[in-house]
Amino acid sequence: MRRKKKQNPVPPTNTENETTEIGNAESLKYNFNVVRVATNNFSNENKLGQGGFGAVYKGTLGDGREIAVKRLARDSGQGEVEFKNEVLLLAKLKHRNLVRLLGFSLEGSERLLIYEFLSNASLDQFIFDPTKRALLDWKKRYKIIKGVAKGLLYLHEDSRLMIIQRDMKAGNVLLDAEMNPKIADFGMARLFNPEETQGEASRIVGTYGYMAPEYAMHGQFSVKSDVFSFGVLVMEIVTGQKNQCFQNGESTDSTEYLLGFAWKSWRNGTITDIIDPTLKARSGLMNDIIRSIHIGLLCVQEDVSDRPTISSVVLMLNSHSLSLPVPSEPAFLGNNNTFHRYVSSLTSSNDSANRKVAKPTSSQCSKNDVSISDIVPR
Ligand SMILES: Nc1ncnc2c1ncn2[C@@H]1O[C@H](COP(=O)(O)OP(=O)(O)OP(=O)(O)O)[C@@H](O)[C@H]1O
Repeated sequence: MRRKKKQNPVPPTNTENETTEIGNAESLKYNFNVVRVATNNFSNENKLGQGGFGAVYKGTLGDGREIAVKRLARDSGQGEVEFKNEVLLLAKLKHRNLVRLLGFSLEGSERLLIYEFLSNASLDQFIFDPTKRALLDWKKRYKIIKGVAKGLLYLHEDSRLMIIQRDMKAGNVLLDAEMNPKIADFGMARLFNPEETQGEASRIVGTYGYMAPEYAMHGQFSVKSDVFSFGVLVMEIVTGQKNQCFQNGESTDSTEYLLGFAWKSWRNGTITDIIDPTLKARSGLMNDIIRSIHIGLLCVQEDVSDRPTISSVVLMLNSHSLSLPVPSEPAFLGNNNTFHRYVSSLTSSNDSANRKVAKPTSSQCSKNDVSISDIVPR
């Protein structure tokens, strides 16, 4: 039960503020044993998957409510009070396109994060699956694109804090029973890298194929690096292909990645070639689909200042009468193999173990890496 706020005739001192915050954090605390029972003792049958921060389990509480429990694998190095306060901050972020953080649980060195459970799992399990992909017609995919854009808009501009997601990808878009999209894994930087300075990552943690060049190569993250990743996501939703695994069918050595192929097709007037064939049947929607590719291409432009803000993206998606600028070349294109130099630099650098960015081989796509988000006070 939530505690009532104390009525204070005089403004509270800092200490009183902190006490109230900690008191509120306590209201988000789940009894560890309750969670253990809910997840059937963290059984394999209840395991939904393994992410970079630990395993995720499905749980059912005594009253029948379903939850997803992230069992943090690593010690974040944070004290208990700090951890609770961060959870409290994140739990205050509420938007229909964000996965709701319900609370936490602590027991010795065990730290659990409790989330709302989303029955349709993650978007990657649909769009990259040859059979399940057909379940997502254009109407559903467009709803997902618009929903993710709105969720990011809330994180970037409308919430009390400015939050940079830093690992926007199909695996971090979860779907509810009605296929409404919800962004997952935002705010993890606050829990794991609290010492990090604004805009400069102390550890580059993201997912190969989605990271903007300035973030991947120089650790610079911003709302525009999230916009870049969003652009990659849009391309993947429209084509049903992974950026990092895409081959244009000509050669296994091809350095042509989805973004490059999309941009060249755009320039050559053959853009319909890249659209997922299961979407092409209803050609009446072609204008919408092409407009989405256009917006995606604007998001992945190499020059950070050319990329739109997410609020412009939301406008573009909602207003079809709005004319769109011509996109310039996307990042990682060109004949000097920037893309490969960037991947090599990540895998050969001294702290590559911390970067968790894997170079894929032709037979194996990169593993999903740790998701990390960053929060900057407004
Ligand atoms: N709230 C949730 N409801 C339902 N399923 C979830 C929920 N959160 C996570 N999952 C599922 O649990 C699995 C692991 O999720 P998690 O976010 O930890 O890892 P990931 O996205 O695979 O990797 P990363 O750590 O790089 O983000 C995924 O398959 C995801 O679909």
